[in-house]
Amino acid sequence: MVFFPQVGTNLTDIMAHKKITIRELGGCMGPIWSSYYGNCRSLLFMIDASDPTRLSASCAHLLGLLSAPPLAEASVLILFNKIDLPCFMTVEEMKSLLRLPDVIACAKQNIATAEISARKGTGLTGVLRWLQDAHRTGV
Ligand SMILES: Nc1nc2c(ncn2[C@@H]2O[C@H](COP(=O)(O)OP(=O)(O)OP(=O)(O)O)[C@@H](O)[C@H]2O)c(=O)[nH]1
Repeated sequence: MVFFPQVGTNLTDIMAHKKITIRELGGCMGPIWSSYYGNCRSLLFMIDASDPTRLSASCAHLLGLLSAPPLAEASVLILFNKIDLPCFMTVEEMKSLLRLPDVIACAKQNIATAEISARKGTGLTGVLRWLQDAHRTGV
């Protein structure tokens, strides 16, 4: 089966104590992500954990986001998605390849990580809890 990368942007409102609007931006839209940095309070950065061949592209995107001044105050959650699928590399190995401990230590933002399966729902309760915490204060 062939999948085409997401083009366009989806807005979804969720209720997590208060209304939080989530904007989904596809990976191939990287060149225009910066148009949406204003108003961004938290960042969910999704990595396809079933396809480590895309890790270096993900790493470049992530470093670009973390160094963007409008996102300096954002809370960041890095999601390793599709953990229900078999993969030749473990998530720990991917974190190591990404030098994630160093990235987290050097970043201005608070960064957490989670392993999820959007398809099976694994780990999504934790993501919701993280969103609630990230949006607990302020408007
Ligand atoms: N097995 C499995 N499939 C998933 C999961 N999440 C998404 N998919 C499927 O993967 C396919 C492609 O989805 P994504 O990789 O999210 O595609 P996309 O949003 O276009 O990706 P980008 O453009 O890179 O952002 C779809 O058929 C999804 O249903 C998951 O956790 N497990």
